[in-house]
Parts: sequence; structure tokens; C-alpha cells
Amino acid sequence: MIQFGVIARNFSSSSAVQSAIKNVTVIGGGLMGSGIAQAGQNVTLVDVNSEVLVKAQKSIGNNLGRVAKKIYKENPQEGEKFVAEALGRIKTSSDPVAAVKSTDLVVEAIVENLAVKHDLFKKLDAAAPSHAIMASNTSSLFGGLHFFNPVPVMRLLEVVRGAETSEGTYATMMEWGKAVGKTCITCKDTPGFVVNRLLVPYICEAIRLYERGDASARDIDIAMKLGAGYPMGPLELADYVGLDTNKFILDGWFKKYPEQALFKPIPLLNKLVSEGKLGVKTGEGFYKYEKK
Ligand SMILES: CCCCCCCCCCCCC[C@H](O)CC(=O)SCCNC(=O)CCNC(=O)[C@H](O)C(C)(C)COP(=O)(O)OP(=O)(O)OC[C@H]1O[C@@H](n2cnc3c(N)ncnc32)[C@H](O)[C@@H]1OP(=O)(O)O
Ligand SMILES: NC(=O)c1ccc[n+]([C@@H]2O[C@H](COP(=O)([O-])OP(=O)(O)OC[C@H]3O[C@@H](n4cnc5c(N)ncnc54)[C@H](O)[C@@H]3O)[C@@H](O)[C@H]2O)c1
Repeated sequence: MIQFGVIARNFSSSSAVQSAIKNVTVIGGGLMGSGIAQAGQNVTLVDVNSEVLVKAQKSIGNNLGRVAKKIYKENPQEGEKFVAEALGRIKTSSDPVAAVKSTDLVVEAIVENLAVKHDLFKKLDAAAPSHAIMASNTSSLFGGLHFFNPVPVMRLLEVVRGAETSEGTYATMMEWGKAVGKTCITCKDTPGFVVNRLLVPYICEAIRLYERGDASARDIDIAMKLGAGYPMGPLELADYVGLDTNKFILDGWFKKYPEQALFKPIPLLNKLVSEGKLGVKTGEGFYKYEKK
């Protein structure tokens, strides 16, 4: 039986840590899942939408190409080999249940909706081997392994430790995070963990500033880049993350904490999402983008 609010399954002993993770299943091949798959070794990337899988393979290939260009500057042939081998370690599937049959670690990165995630984990729990660790990349809902966008570039991994996460599971996740090149920090299972607990109020305030007409979108973004040294302004970042994901996070928190003014619905955000303006991925959000 899986438990929500915590990482679903536990290793009983930390001696299992070193060689425990051989096969990884990443579920959800969108913005985050494709990046996480690129970080792992033997990975099966799963999405219910097979077109997403084709797009993910293309994007992983392009991103690996950028890495190869830097590492194999003098030897492009080696670079091509590196990309081909890395791509060869990533299988794809559109059947989550079949994909977890011999997995050691599941990282779920599907839509930020508790009911949909819950339903998926129930099916995975019945199909995966009993030793498998199940973790979620959720931005806001419950504990897991929280990566940052773009995954190949952002060096942080939040390892979220629920009240019932065993020492063995926790140690395995920290080891695996290090093995895929991330700096891991630990956080209790609290709303938004560390980064989003600080980031969400910041983005919400930025959009309210814009809604009130106090400053233009571009000036808000320039202000935070040049005045605070951030690589992207808050509205650029909201577009980059995806406005649908922003809305899922905000709606989920509002449902849970209706008394908190910070999490009240933002009409402009709802309007943009209802118009299909989800940010970079659809070509328009607060700004317009060239379609890829
Ligand atoms: C709507 C409002 C209301 C909302 C309310 C709720 C709000 C909720 C908001 C929270 C959302 C949380 C989401 C999630 O849970 C947590 C997150 O992930 S938060 C996001 C964290 N990420 C950031 O903050 C990114 C900040 N930006 C950057 O660091 C940089 O801008 C960038 C993305 C790295 C791009 O850098 P640039 O210099 O602009 O562009 P370059 O193209 O030159 O890239 C630099 C460097 O990086 C390499 N690179 C870029 N992308 C990739 C990639 N995908 N794969 C591999 N490599 C990549 C590129 O090659 C360059 O390398 P170099 O040549 O310099 O060696
Ligand atoms: N976008 C970000 O910057 C960011 C950063 C960190 C964490 N996250 C979290 O990562 C998760 C994914 O976000 P994203 O931006 O990659 O979303 P996305 O919309 O780009 O991708 C989600 C993918 O999941 C697939 N999917 C939906 N239901 C499925 C199911 N039942 N089985 C298999 N596949 C299914 C969809 O087809 C889609 O391709 C969310 O929980 C989000 O909060 C997002």
C-alpha cells in the first residue's frame, strides 16, 4: 500500500545503497521528465502520449549535443559517439505498468494533479518489484526527488524526506542524486520544500505588480535581473516553467490553504491558461516566443 505525503516505498537497510539503482523509470516525458531521463544511466522514459516521446528524444539529443560540443571540442566524432551511446541508454514506452516491472527507482514527472498522480502510483505500486523506490518530481504536493528546470543545467536536487521515509530509502536517494551529478539538499515534506516556498511568493507578487499596472512585464524582469542578479526575471521564469504548471501549483495550495491571501487565484494567470497561452512551450505566455 503506498502512503502519500511521503515517498512511497522504503529500503529497509542502508547497506543496499551502493548498487541498488540499476534501472530507472521516468514517467512523464514533458519538460522535466525528458531532462531527468537525460541525467540517468539505464532509463526507460514513459509517456501516455507517444508524440511527446518522439519530441523528448529529439530534445534530449539536442541537449546532449550541446554537452558534447563542449567536452569533445577537438574531436567531433567522439562527440557523436557520446551522444549516440547516451541516447542508446534511454528506452521509451507508452505503458507505465509494463515499464516498471523490473525497475529499481521510479521518478514520476507527470501533470501536477494529485488525483492523477495518486491513480498512477496505485497502478505502479501493484506492478513494480517490492524493493523499488517510488519518488515524485512534484513541485508542491508531497515528498520525493525535486529537480529544477532545465535539469541538465540546474545543479540542485531537493531530496524530500517524509515522516515515514526510512534511513535506507533516504540514503539511496541522496547517493543516486550525487551519482547523477547533482548537489543534494534535504527538506522535510512541507509545502514547496525550500526553493518553491521562497519562489512562489516572489512570482505571485511579480504578477500582481504587473496586474495592477505598476510596471510593465519587461521592466519587472529587467529589474530583477539587473537589480538582484537573477538569470531570468519572474515573468520570464513563469513562462519558462509553464503557466499551466504554475496554475496547478497555485490552485492546489489555495484548495489546501484557502485562508492564505498569497495563494488566492490570479485572474490574469487563469485567463492566459484558458486561452492556451502556457508560456515558452506553446509559443506565448506573458511574452511571445518562436515555436520550436
Ligand atoms: C504565473 C504567476 C503565478 C504563479 C504562482 C505560482 C508560481 C509557481 C512557480 C514555481 C514553479 C516551480 C517549478 C519547479 O518546481 C522548480 C523550478 O524548476 S524553478 C526554475 C528554476 N530554474 C531557473 O531559475 C532558471 C533560471 N535561468 C537560468 O539559469 C538561465 O536563464 C538558463 C535557463 C540556464 C539559460 O541561460 P542563458 O544564458 O539565458 O541561455 P544559454 O542558452 O546561453 O544557456 C546557458 C548555458 O546553459 C546551457 N543550457 C541551457 N539550457 C540547456 C538544456 N536544456 N540542456 C543542456 N544545456 C543547456 C547552454 O548550452 C549554455 O551553456 P554554455 O554554452 O554557457 O556552456
Ligand atoms: N516545469 C517545471 O519547471 C518544473 C520544475 C520542477 C518540477 N516540476 C514538476 O514536474 C512535473 C512535470 O512537469 P512538466 O513541466 O514536465 O510537465 P509537462 O506538461 O511538460 O509534462 C507532463 C507529461 O506527463 C504526461 N502524462 C500525464 N499523465 C500521465 C500518465 N498518467 N502517465 C504517463 N504520462 C502522463 C503528459 O503527456 C506530459 O507529456 C509536475 O509535477 C511539475 O510540478 C516542473
